[in-house]
Amino acid sequence: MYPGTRTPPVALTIAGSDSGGGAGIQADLKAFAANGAYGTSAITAVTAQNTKGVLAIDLMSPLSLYAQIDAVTSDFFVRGSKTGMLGSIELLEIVADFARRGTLPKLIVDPVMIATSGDILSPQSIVSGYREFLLPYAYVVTPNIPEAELLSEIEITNQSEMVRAAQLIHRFGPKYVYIKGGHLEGDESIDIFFDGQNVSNLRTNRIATPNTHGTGCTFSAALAAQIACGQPIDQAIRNAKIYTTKAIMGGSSWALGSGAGPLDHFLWSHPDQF
Ligand SMILES: Nc1ncnc2c1ncn2[C@@H]1O[C@H](COP(=O)(O)OP(=O)(O)OP(=O)(O)O)[C@@H](O)[C@H]1O
Ligand SMILES: Cc1ncc(COP(=O)(O)O)c(N)n1
Repeated sequence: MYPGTRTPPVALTIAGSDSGGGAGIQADLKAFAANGAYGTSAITAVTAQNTKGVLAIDLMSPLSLYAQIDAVTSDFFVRGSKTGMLGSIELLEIVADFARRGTLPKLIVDPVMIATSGDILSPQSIVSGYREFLLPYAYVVTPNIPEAELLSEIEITNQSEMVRAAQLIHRFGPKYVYIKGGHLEGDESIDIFFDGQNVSNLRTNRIATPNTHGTGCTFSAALAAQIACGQPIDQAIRNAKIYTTKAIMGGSSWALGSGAGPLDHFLWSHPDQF
């Protein structure tokens, strides 16, 4: 948690709005705050969404996205940044342009393509855009299993295939690859971290709950905030994984909406641990 007396570090999220508040910009800003960073945002798309699915998507114009990122980065000292839903190759290229110019430090790329509900958030053609334009400037790329399959072009059914995919994705240029294992089956939820040489895994017991809407957004935002706060990468990934697990646990018995509910971002269910 941020100690409170000094100016907080600034984090920026470039992502879509989720009207249900569980994923996207809304999850990111909550995770930033809970992890001690002052949150700023650039909105790529406005989605009409709830716990059951995505009902409508309205993409922002490239000019609007450019102006939002420019407004934030020309005034604030951004210490950590992340991307979520980008929605189109045109919007991805705007972000890549800022990244290429070094304006998005320690950029976490969460290559959001399909929502938990199965709804498509970015066309599949965006995969080549990630590979070619954005991953070369990523500090960490954080795909889930289906996204890692698309980026690596291999099928992933177990941990050794996760490692192989991480190695293949690393070739596109990110400094680190973190594959989230929430979509694999088993008693544990195991993520893989590849630093270009060594592989480590981060494991927690799998929490039995339907409320997993926004887990990936929450993890990548927590990671961006941890990095903005100055944590070295090894500590930042551990803190983000622990925070996300607590947030899933906290929201596991909540009944917000009738579908996949959101997480307990401020750990209200664990007052003693926060
Ligand atoms: N049921 C669960 N119990 C414990 N940890 C989980 C569970 N589901 C996901 N996680 C963890 O949450 C993080 C996000 O993983 P996940 O694979 O769900 O990402 P994602 O698919 O991008 O999320 P999203 O639901 O936002 O699309 C990872 O650290 C993963 O291990
Ligand atoms: C705007 C936006 N961004 C990201 C997600 C992914 O989150 P999830 O896979 O949990 O639905 C989403 N549903 N909506």
